[in-house]
This record gives sequence, C-alpha cells and structure tokens, in this order.
Amino acid sequence: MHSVEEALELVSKHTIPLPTHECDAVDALGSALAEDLISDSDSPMFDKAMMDGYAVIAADLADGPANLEVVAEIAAGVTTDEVIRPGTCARIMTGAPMPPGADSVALVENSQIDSENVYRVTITQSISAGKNVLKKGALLSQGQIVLSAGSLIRPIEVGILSDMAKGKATVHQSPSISIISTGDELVEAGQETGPGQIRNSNGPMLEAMAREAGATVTQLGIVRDQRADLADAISKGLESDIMILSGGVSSGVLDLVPSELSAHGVEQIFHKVCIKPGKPLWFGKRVEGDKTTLVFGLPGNPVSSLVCFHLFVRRALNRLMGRADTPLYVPGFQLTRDFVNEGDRPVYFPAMACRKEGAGATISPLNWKGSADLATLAMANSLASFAPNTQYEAGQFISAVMV
Ligand SMILES: Nc1nc2c(c(=O)[nH]1)N[C@H]1C(S)=C(S)[C@@H](COP(=O)(O)OP(=O)(O)OC[C@H]3O[C@@H](n4cnc5c(N)ncnc54)[C@H](O)[C@@H]3O)O[C@H]1N2
Ligand code: MOO
Repeated sequence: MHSVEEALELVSKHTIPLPTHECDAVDALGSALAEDLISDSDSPMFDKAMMDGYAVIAADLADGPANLEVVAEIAAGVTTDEVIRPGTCARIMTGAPMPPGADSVALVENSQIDSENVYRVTITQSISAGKNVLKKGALLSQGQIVLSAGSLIRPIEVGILSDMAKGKATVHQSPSISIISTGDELVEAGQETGPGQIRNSNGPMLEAMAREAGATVTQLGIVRDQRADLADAISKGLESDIMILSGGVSSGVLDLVPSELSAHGVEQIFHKVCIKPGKPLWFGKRVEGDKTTLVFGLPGNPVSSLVCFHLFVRRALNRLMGRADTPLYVPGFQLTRDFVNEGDRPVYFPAMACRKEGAGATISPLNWKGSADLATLAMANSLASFAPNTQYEAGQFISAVMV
C-alpha cells in the first residue's frame, strides 16, 4: 500500500498539462498562466500626477507660499509641450501626464486663485520635489516578468493582464471531468428513500468541488452495480480528461469498478493508499492516441470521497491546468485537546483551526463519527494530520490540510 506522498507523486508523474490557448483576460479567471507575462511597457508610461492641483517646481516654494503664473491646464489623457519654468505652473488633474519642467504637484486644497487674474495662483504650502508624482516605470519596467507561468488567474491578475497591450492570457485548457456515482442503494438527491436506500450526496458534492477547482463537469448519474450499466457509463466517462467514480472500489463482491476499468483499457497505477479516510482509493489512466484520461475510483463513504478529491484529484487538476503545486500541509497549529490515533494509518481528522491575535494558531479536532459523517465537516475548516499509532497532548504542535 502506498503512502500519501508516494500516491501524490504517482498522480503528478502521470499527469501532463493540457494544451494551451489564448483568451481574453477575463475569460482566463480560475485558469493558470501557461507562460510568463512580460511587461510590454513601463508602468506608468509617463510621469503621472496623483492628485488634482498644480504641477510646480518644488524649489519655487522653498521659502514658503509663492504666487505663480498658470501657463497650462492638463486633464487626464492629455499631454502638453508647455515647459514649466521657475515662477510658472500648470493646473493638473489626477492621472494626467506631468508637463516638462515640473517636479511635483501641489494640492488644489493648498492653493488660492487670484481674484483678479485666473492665470495666477498662490500656492500656500511648501512641497518636496517628487511629491504626488508617480514616476514613469515606478510600478513596472518594460521587459520585467509581471506574472510567472503557473500563476493562478484571480481578479487581480485579470486586471494586470488587461493593462498589457495584448489584453489576453495564454492558459491551459480547463479540464473536463465526468462523475459516475455507483451503487444499487443510491437514489437521486431530493428523492424519497426506500428501505436500505441512501441519497446520492457524493455526485453533487464532487461536481461542486470540481467546478470550484475550475473544471467543466459532466454528470453521468447513478449507475447500478451491474457490469453492463457500469461499462456504458465508463465508455462515456473516458471521453473526459478525468473520470471520477464514487463507490465500489473496496473489497466487496459488488465492487466491480477496478475490474470494469481494466476491461476498458484503463491501466491501474495504484489501488489503496495508507490514509484514513480514503484507503480504497484507485487511480489509473487510459491513453488512446493523443487522448489521456485519468481515472479516480473514490471510496463511497462521503468523507472518504471528499478527502481523496481534496488530496489527489485536486493535484491532478492543478497539474492539468499548469498550476504550480501548493504545499499540502500548513504547519504550526497547537492542539487544544489530547488526541490518540490508535490506527495504523495516518489520519486526516476534521478540525477547526483558529488564529487568534497574540495567541498563535490553534486546532480543535471535532467530534467526528467517521467516514460517513459529512455533517460534522460543515463545522470544519481543516483536516488535522495525525501519524499512526501516536498519542498527542494538548499544546503539541501539528500540521493540517486546509479545506
Ligand atoms: N472488507 C473490507 N471492507 C471495506 C474496506 C476494506 O478494506 N475491506 N474498506 C472500507 C473503507 S475504508 C471504505 S472507505 C469503504 C469504501 O467502499 P467502496 O468504495 O467500495 O464504497 P461502497 O461500498 O460502495 O460504499 C461505502 C459507503 O458509502 C456510501 N455511498 C456510496 N456511494 C455514495 C454516494 N454516491 N453518496 C453517498 N453515499 C454513498 C454507501 O452507501 C456505503 O455506506 O469500504 C469499507 N469496506
Ligand atoms: O478509508 Mo475508509 O474511508 O476509512 O472509511
């Protein structure tokens, strides 16, 4: 049985980023940049007034208030060739290019227009050279790497990309995921349950996780534990970049998933990982021509499915999208109570992590009742990581996976 780290390595090794394409910056939201973004110009492209007021020569105000001649008026988007010489200034608006000769902007609040001559103004306060001016190239220099390949495109990055001449992003295609929920006991969400039946919570939950991670999802619905039904759904699912099946991967007689996958040419890469919850996880891939489909058989218990998606499917999704791997564990949480992991598998235990001012970060394992208990996870924001056969004391520091 593989360790979590070995299994993650195998997922990474078998996942190749999807092809790239160019799109409008805003349509790249949630994707990862496929290449470095190089600044095509200085930013700002000119010395820029950052306040409404008067573009002045600071030296003119060195001895206190000064009466200056207004030789130009400059609005944002307008340039002037008028040179500001000693004793003169230009009325200027926020965002406008500075006129040649001026080195600072005196605020309009610190000025008084002569009542008899609107072309003369008294600046009432001294100012230091450079004040209220953003110099050309102060934010970015032409040729500088602004965003590195692999960066996640959030609204911030959409803004940065839109500030470039091209206004476009080169990103990896977003992955397609198909989801199959296996089990004779399942009824659709919102349906009445008969004796022994349960609702399919995994299908919608996995779809939500996949969508949140930036994938497009095809629901292939509930599939009964019968080879013909499963075969049909698997054939459809193999058209996607990732196919997820929930349930039917442990050791029961109706756990048909591994053998049916193999019958469809899906090569098993691993089955079973030393983790709780999630031990029966199955991972494989099918390569046909230039199409590769990664296949995850997630354990049916809802929390096992969720944890396996969070750790392993997300790793594959990130790789397909060309995103840099993010560290799995956040260290430095102090346990608020004693905890014993008597099992022989590392446990990812639902917990509430908390960062209080002046008190560092604490973590409280919740009263979780096992792999079927999704309700308690509603109160969790993390999975506390506990080594096998280990006793922990309150106050001890541990790592956690944030969910
Ligand atoms: N003899 C063994 N039995 C089991 C082992 C084992 O190693 N040896 N592993 C256990 C572990 S750990 C887990 S986790 C489960 C996973 O089993 P399967 O992946 O085969 O899942 P199922 O048996 O089909 O279902 C388990 C459980 O989850 C419920 N379920 C299934 N699908 C859904 C769904 N779409 N939405 C909500 N809940 C679902 C199902 O009704 C079962 O209660 O196996 C242990 N057994
Ligand atoms: O791995 Mo299972 O998910 O412990 O119940």
